Amino acid sequence: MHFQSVTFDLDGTLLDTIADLAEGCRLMLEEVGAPPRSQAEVHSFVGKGMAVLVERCLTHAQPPTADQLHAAIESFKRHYAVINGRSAQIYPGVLEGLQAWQASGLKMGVVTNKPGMFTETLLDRMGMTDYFDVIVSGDTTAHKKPHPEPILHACRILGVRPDRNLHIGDSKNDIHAAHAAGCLAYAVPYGYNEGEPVDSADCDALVSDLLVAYQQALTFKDLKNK
Ligand SMILES: O=C(O)COP(=O)(O)O
Repeated sequence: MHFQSVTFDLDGTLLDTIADLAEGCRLMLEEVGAPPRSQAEVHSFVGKGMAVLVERCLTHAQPPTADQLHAAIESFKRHYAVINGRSAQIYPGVLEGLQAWQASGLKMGVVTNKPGMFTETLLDRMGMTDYFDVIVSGDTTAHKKPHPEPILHACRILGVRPDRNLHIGDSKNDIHAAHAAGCLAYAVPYGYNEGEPVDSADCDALVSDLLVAYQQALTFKDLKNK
């Protein structure tokens, strides 16, 4: 196979975490005395990390002040640390896909905008940590996706050239980060995309699940290097 490694987005690609995120937001908003948000609203707010999620929850006519935002982030962290993983579900095809990638000898990583304090606990609680050779969280590098730095950091740790890494995610944050890093990008249609669904024109392949992604990657031919 052309690829030597594959990196995965976490929320919305490997795991359906929306119920826990929405519950963390609900408890945070209640604690700081702000109006509630529906799960559908929280769904559209996920993608650029915890601070942006909290800020979007608090923003109505005006954004929160720096002090309000700080207090809300601290509240979210406290509540979500308890809830994280409680209702999370592994999407269909994920375990089958991970097993197929693993059996073919590829290195595997997670590149997520979720803070590290939540990523590792979540993967542990879901029994998935051992699949991955590297985990890059939203606070591992200075920049988050859609900046290429987190994916490039994963490639460096894996010892793989970016053009031999395939990144798979659910949003334009993933696709833009992957392409800016020089990787190929496949997208799944089922996750969280900030209200901007990805289509096949945005990415190198739109795949219904991670097992289909594996099958698609087997057929990939790098025409540039022929
Ligand atoms: O924390 C987020 O906003 C999204 O995390 P993700 O990069 O795993 O989708």
